[in-house]
Amino acid sequence: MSNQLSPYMKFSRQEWASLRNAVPMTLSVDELKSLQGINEELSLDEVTDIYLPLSRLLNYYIGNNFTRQAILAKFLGKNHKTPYIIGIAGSVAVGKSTTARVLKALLTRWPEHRKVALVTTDGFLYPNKVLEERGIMHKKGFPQSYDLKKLLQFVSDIKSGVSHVSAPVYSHLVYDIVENESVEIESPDILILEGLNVLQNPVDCHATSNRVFVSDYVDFSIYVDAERPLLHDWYINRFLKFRAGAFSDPNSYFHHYSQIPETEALKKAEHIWKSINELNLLENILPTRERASLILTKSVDHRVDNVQLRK
Ligand SMILES: Nc1ncnc2c1ncn2[C@@H]1O[C@H](COP(=O)(O)OP(=O)(O)O)[C@@H](O)[C@H]1O
Ligand SMILES: CC(C)(COP(=O)(O)O)[C@@H](O)C(=O)NCCC(=O)O
Repeated sequence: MSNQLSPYMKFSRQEWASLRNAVPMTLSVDELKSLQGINEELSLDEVTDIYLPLSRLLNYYIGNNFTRQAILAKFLGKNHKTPYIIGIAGSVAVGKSTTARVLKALLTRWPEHRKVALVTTDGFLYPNKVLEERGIMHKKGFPQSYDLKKLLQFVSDIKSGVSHVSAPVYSHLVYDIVENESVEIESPDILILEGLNVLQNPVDCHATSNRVFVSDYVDFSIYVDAERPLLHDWYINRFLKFRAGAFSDPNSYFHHYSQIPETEALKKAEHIWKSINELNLLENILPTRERASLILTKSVDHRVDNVQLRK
C-alpha cells in the first residue's frame, strides 16, 4: 500500500522526538533516573525522545475527552465521568508492560496529576488448573486461554464508572494466577490496560455469544511492534533473567529451569517461543496491529525506530 493510502502518518524517531519541544515538559535528572527503577535497561533517551511526546499527545486527547464528558453531563443533566482507557497490545516480550509502566509514571506527572491505574490482561487468564483440565496449557496467551466474560465485565464496569473494581493478578514467576491477590481500582481518571489481546475482537476469539469486546471500550490503543528475530531474542533473554532470579525460590515456576544445565533450559525456551508465543503472534496478535491508534516500531535494544499515528 502506498504511503498516501495508509491510514497512518509515519514519523521517524527524530521527527517524533521533535514533537516534545513544542510544549517542553521538563523532567529533572532525578525524575528520569527514578523512571529507570521501572526497568534498569530502559534508556533515558527512550523516555525523552519517544515516551514524553507520546504522553504529551495522550494528555491532549484525555483533556479533550473530559471536555466531551462535561458536554454529555450537561446534556444528560447529571454527572457523567468515565475513565479514559489506553490499551497496549503486542507480542509476548515486546515490552508492553515496560511501556505501560513508563506511560503511567509520565501521565501521573503531568500538572493535572491524574489518577492512573494499570491492569494487565494476564490476570484474566484461566488458572493453570483449568488450562490443564481443558488440555490447553500449550495455548496460554491464545484467545481460548482467557476468561473473556470476566475480562469484558471488568472493562465494562470501569467504563460505566463503577467506583470500586478488582482485577485478578497473574505472576510470570509463579506462572499462574495468584490466589487471594487482586488489584483494587478506585475511580481512576485513566486506566492503562496492557495485554496481548486488547485489540482482538469476538471474531478473533471465535466468541459466538459476545458481540462486544475489550477493544470497544478502549479510547486510544498502542501496538508495540518489532521484527520476529528481535522478539525471539527478548523472550529468550527474559527467560534467562527469570531463570537466574529463580535459583533460590522453590515456588517459582522457573526454579526447575534453574536446576538443569543452561543449554537444556535454552532448548526448552526456544521450543516454547516457537510452538506457543510465536505461533500466537502470527495467528492472533499481529493481525490486530492495524487496528491500533498508534504503532511503536522498535529495533535493536528496544530502541523505537519510528512511530505511526492514525490520521
Ligand atoms: N524499553 C526497553 N528497554 C530495554 N529493555 C526493555 C525495554 N522494554 C522491555 N525491555 C525488556 O524486554 C523484556 C520484555 O519486556 P516486558 O515489558 O516484560 O514485555 P511484555 O510485557 O510485552 O511481555 C524484558 O526483559 C524487559 O526488561
Ligand atoms: C502470560 C503470557 C501469555 C503473557 O504475556 P506477556 O506479554 O505479559 O509476557 C506469556 O508470558 C506466557 O506465559 N506465554 C505462554 C508460553 C510461555 O512463555 O511460557
